[in-house]
Amino acid sequence: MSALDAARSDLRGRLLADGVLIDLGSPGLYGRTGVFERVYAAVDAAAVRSQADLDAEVLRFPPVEPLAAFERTDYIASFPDLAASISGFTGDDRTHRALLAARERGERWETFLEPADLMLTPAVCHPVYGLIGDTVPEGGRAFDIVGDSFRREPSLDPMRLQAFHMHEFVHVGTPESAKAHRDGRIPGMRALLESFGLAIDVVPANDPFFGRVGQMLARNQVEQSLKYEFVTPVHGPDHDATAIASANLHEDHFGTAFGLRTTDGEVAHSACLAFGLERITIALFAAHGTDPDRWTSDVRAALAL
Ligand SMILES: Nc1ncnc2c1ncn2[C@@H]1O[C@H](COP(=O)(O)OP(=O)(O)OP(=O)(O)O)[C@@H](O)[C@H]1O
Ligand SMILES: [Zn+2]
Repeated sequence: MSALDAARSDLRGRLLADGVLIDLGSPGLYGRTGVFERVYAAVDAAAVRSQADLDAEVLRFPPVEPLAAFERTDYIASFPDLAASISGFTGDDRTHRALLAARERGERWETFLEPADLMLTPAVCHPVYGLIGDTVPEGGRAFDIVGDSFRREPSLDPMRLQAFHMHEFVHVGTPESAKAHRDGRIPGMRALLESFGLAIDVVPANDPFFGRVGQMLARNQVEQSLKYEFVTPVHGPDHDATAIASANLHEDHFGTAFGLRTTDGEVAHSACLAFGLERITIALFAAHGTDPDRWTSDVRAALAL
């Protein structure tokens, strides 16, 4: 086992042993206990307070999205390995009997299910772009969106979950207003995370685009400084720090895909600030221990705990 894997396994072991998380028997899927929820709720509330001046429109969506909406984001072109779809049983009695016989033989029975035209939502802002209409008003629109994200990346690193939540503050507007949303809020996000007693670096980053073409997209994203991550050394100073939040400029990606225009007829641009709620919560347990009552008064005050 590499030193990094040992550090991951050590943190996971501590969170399970101290009753913060519950192992559900599949990598990256956990039950959560009261102490986890207490910190998680405090993190989310602090994130919301920090963006209150945005006066963002609050929207909430289910954890699944219609296939047609998913298609427009082009997610499957860039992240086929992370995507996941819902299937359901549509067969008759005979097919059901065949399914049960396969199950009896210890074979996979999910192959008897059919795609249900539903995808698990990988990024919580996806459903919003289809709801905006053709034209974004002067000044743009801001949205406050929190919800479930699913990414098929099983791991024993407790920072890498398959089902998690991000709280996003999205802006859709002109190229200038989208960039201002992203850049203008980075210092405040950093200060908030530092007020939690976490060591934070803000670094240019790329998404994990799939395949050879993906490597080019990733390079382009870094070179053009489209994505910044707020990273913290959760597994110790010897290992790469982990992203607990991000600030992304999508430029015209969603504007083009969803046909969004500004009042002057240009393609709208968008930007997202994303707080990774489980990751921030777990980074707090890693940095300060698993008993929040023993955290310093500064940290508890910043979280209103
Ligand atoms: N596997 C995971 N487990 C737990 N948290 C995660 C995982 N993947 C991402 N996150 C958290 O969600 C945050 C946002 O994810 P990411 O930067 O990929 O945003 P995004 O949704 O792709 O961005 P955008 O909405 O701008 O397209 C990350 O900074 C991280 O904190
Ligand atoms: Zn987003």
